[in-house]
This record gives sequence, C-alpha cells and structure tokens, in this order.
Amino acid sequence: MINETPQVLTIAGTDSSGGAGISADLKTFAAQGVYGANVIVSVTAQNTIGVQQVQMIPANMVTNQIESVGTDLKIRAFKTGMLGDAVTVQTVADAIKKQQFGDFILDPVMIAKGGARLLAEEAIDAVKKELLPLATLVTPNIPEAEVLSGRTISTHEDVQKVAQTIQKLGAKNILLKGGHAEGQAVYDYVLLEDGTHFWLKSMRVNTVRTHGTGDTISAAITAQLALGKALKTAIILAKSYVDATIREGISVGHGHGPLNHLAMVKPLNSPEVLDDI
Ligand SMILES: Nc1ncnc2c1ncn2[C@@H]1O[C@H](COP(=O)(O)OP(=O)(O)OP(=O)(O)O)[C@@H](O)[C@H]1O
Ligand SMILES: Cc1ncc(COP(=O)(O)O)c(N)n1
Repeated sequence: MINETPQVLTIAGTDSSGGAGISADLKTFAAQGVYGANVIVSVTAQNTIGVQQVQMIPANMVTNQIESVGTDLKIRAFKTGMLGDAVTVQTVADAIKKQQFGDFILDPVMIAKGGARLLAEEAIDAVKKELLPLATLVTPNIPEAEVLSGRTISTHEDVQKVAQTIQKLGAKNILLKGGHAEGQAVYDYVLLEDGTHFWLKSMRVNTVRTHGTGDTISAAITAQLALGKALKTAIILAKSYVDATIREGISVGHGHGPLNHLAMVKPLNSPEVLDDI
C-alpha cells in the first residue's frame, strides 16, 4: 500500500504561452511535490507581450469540472486565479461550497502584467461578497488590494491599514504582495487571523521576467498547506520558492518572460522575516 498522495486543485484560466495561470500553478504544484488537478474557467490567447483574446468557459462546464474532481480526488487545499466575470465567480462560489476541498487560497487576479483586464469591473463585488469570506488566505498585489479596500497605498503604514480593511471585509488572513512597489527591496506583508502580522523582506531582482509570480506564490502556499505546513511556514517557504524562480531566470519570449519553475531553493533565497519595518 502506498500512502495517499497529497492532492491540490487550481481553478483558473489558461495562458497559451505557458507562463501564468493554470500552467504556472501546475508547474509549481509538481515542483513542490504535490499532485495538481485543474478546473479551467477561461482560455486566453496570451504571450509574454500581452493578452490577445479571452474566451470564458460556460458556467455548467465549470460546475461539472469541479464536481468531477470532487467525486473522485481527495483535495487537501485549492486556489483560484483568473475568474473573468461575475457569473463565473458566483458559479465557483456555489460549487466549492458543496465540496470539502480544505484550505482555500484566493488569488484575486484582476489585471495582467501587460495591462489586460482579467476580471470584469462588475465582478469585483462578487469576489468580495462570495469568495473573500470563504478563503483561508487572500493574496492581492498592491493594485488589487487598493481595489478591494477602496484605499490607495503609498507607504508601509498604508499597506497595514489596507490589509486591516480587507480583513474587515471577511478575509481571515491576508498576504499583501509588494512586487509592484519601488525600491531595492521587496516587502510582502502578512496579516493573520489572530491579529499578528509580519513582513517578508527580500532583494528585488532587476528583471522583466516576472510573468506569473502571483500565481506561483499562491500555488506554492496551496501546496505547502496540503503537505501539512502551518500557514506562516507555508507562506515563508512559498516566498523562498518564488524568489528562486525569478532569481534563476530563464529566457523565453520577447516581453514579461516566465519564471524558472525548476529553480532550486537555496538558503540565499530565504526572505528576512520582520515583525516591523
Ligand atoms: N522583481 C522582483 N524581485 C523579487 N521578488 C519579486 C519581484 N517581483 C515580484 N516579486 C515577488 O513575487 C511575488 C508576487 O508579487 P507581485 O506583487 O508581483 O504579485 P502579482 O502582481 O500578483 O504577480 P503577477 O501579476 O505577475 O502574477 C511576491 O512575493 C513579490 O515579493
Ligand atoms: C490566465 C492568467 N492568469 C493569471 C495571470 C496573471 O499573471 P500576470 O499578472 O503575471 O500576467 C495571467 N496573465 N493569465
């Protein structure tokens, strides 16, 4: 008898160039040593330069994919990525409530690196009302956190206030990613359910090859939770991994190139964990 393999699920969109969305999630799951299932809610014609077309998958097909996974696999943790529109957000919320998929990591993907909209404006309320309260952890980048909270971010104090505002909307734990800020260091901020917080500080890699970083860190957290790690540990390990995937970059495409999902995590990649900055 072999022990049951840890299984996780991503519910997201595809990226034809293989760098973001479902592709990034599945590569991350494999690199982290868990088995990944995938429910596709949208297909994008996309490359490292931009998004050329988006085709949403019909709601009943999204529901059926989730039910197919749920009736057979033992999902220990799952994440959502690009959800596209309000109907899909509602469909996913209704379907996951009927399942026991374990911890839910909500990556509230809104705009692609190249500027394309990946979540309709009218779907933002549905994300806030239907998905935020279900999530174990929500992982907005700075622009997404501003949209969710209705506040702007320019200082580290703003980051903390915005995370508190998002927590008041019903999110239990928040990882506010700092990749979009400026400076030689990148600061990610974590606010936990029990009110404690910490910062993850790492040196910024001077590169445009950052396509799919958000997908990758949320997928790595999902994998680590499925492997039994506590949330704080899972976030720190995932941050070390995404840092390695950027630092040991590969050369693909002409724009925001994809990450090296086979990068090995070295002690150098560990972020500094700070109570305050
Ligand atoms: N140039 C960089 N050097 C080092 N770390 C980075 C860099 N850019 C992003 N990161 C890290 O990658 C993770 C994702 O951050 P980011 O704020 O870019 O999310 P995102 O915008 O959702 O990503 P994406 O939209 O590319 O999927 C964070 O942990 C962040 O600190
Ligand atoms: C299908 C899909 N999902 C997510 C992203 C976000 O990734 P990025 O912000 O790096 O473009 C994307 N571009 N495409």
